[in-house]
Amino acid sequence: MAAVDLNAEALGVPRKQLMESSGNAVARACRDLADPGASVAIVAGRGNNGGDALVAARFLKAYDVTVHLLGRPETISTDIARENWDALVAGEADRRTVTDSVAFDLGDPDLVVDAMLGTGVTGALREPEATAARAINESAATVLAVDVPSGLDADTGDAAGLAVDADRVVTFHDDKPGLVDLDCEVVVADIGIPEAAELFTGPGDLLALDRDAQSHKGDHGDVLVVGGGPYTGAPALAAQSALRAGADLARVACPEGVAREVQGYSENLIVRGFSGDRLAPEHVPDLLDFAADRDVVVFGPGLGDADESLDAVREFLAAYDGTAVVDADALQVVPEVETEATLICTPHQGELRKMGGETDADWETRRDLVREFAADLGHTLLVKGAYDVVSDGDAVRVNRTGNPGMTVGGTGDVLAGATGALAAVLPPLDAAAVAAYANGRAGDFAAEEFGGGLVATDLLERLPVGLRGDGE
Ligand SMILES: NC(=O)C1=CN([C@@H]2O[C@H](COP(=O)(O)OP(=O)(O)OC[C@H]3O[C@@H](n4cnc5c(N)ncnc54)[C@H](O)[C@@H]3O)[C@@H](O)[C@H]2O)[C@@H](O)CC1
Ligand SMILES: [K+]
Repeated sequence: MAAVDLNAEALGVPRKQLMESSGNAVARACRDLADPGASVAIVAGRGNNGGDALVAARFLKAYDVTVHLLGRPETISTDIARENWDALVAGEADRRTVTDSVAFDLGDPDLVVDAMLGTGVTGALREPEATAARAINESAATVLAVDVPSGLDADTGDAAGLAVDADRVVTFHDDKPGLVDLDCEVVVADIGIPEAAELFTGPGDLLALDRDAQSHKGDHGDVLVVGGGPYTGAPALAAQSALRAGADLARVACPEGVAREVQGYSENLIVRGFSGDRLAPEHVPDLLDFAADRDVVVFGPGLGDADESLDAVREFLAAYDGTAVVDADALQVVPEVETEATLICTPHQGELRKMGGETDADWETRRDLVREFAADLGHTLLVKGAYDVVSDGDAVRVNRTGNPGMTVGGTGDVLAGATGALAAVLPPLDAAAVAAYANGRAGDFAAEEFGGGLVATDLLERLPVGLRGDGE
């Protein structure tokens, strides 16, 4: 949800507007549960869950409202919640601040609004929330919970300790897994989050990196690029891109005839040559052993389409059960190979057609075609275009960053390498969506300086900025 929120904000629907809609939904539920003139006790926490109920108070002027803020106003944790506390100064509600548990007196209200904690809860309720939850559960009042009954984990439905027993929950935007087994009424309120905030990639998608990268602390990925042969720049671009997208190690397996050339592009690469001048089936056993100790393999940059190289890709994928990004000439092999591997295919629309997929100039048509083809293939597709379309056969994301200057050769290799690095720390769909977003942003930053004259290497040092939300 945090990612969707941030994307909604980037689309011009700021969180404060979402909070206003949430608060309105809470007020509607109050009017449904209690008659005008009834006494309503709003028990508000210091986060946005509390903020929602502070908004609701402005829509309950016909009621006798008392707001219990659990903490001093200056400890309210977000601006939008604090502004809604400050907006209540003219007396719509009797405002009380509860600085310690013994001071908490719920009174005997007809209706309690539980707005202590929502999706931001961590662990068992601390004080004064725990005392307040006990008082709420012991009261004779009807209890309306905002978004999630306080104390409950929205994802799992578990409570680390005490949780509020609600008669009704009004939850926002879509139901939450942790609410499905609740034996009370759960109402999902639409709060006006634009569909676009979920469909289009945006700065919110970069939040996944903070969370996941931390959980893989010290293991940001060991990426192996298998390519080269006719071309040497492509595998070097992909490997350098993997490093710029956060991989700890980037290795290149290429024909020994070009190994020194590939190494020559950057001392940051670990280059390993195989015999001959192109990938062939005889290299596959050793490659499988080597790939087994890597996190992700990026297949294809500069590989060429010689039959023996495509046979080698076929044999490798048939035996590989790790994660691989498949790009360029290697793509045509994918539809005919049964594999246990988790693949992220990164075709442009011509390569998609060559794989047997269909495409269309209209991105909304393309969205459905790509989802269907990804489902048929059983792999994640990142179909490049003015709008990149990403799908795992179920969900679809569309990326709108990037510009026509990026048709220059090599940007696809940069994208493949970045996708490889991100696939080491994110699930395939997210890795592809974030890679498309960051690659396009890097290209947009490059176009600011070089216009249509940008070249693929310009994207490399701009990828890290493309991966940082603050890179606006
Ligand atoms: N798209 C969305 O998801 C939207 C969410 N909104 C609201 O925002 C809420 C999430 O807000 P926040 O992220 O600020 O988090 P919460 O308001 O759920 O809780 C965060 C606050 O509770 C405290 N806290 C956390 N665990 C605690 C514990 N065990 N005992 C005592 N205090 C504890 C934290 O210190 C923090 O001050 C949602 O539940 C929803 O009500 C709405 O404003 C509208 C948009
Ligand atoms: K709540």
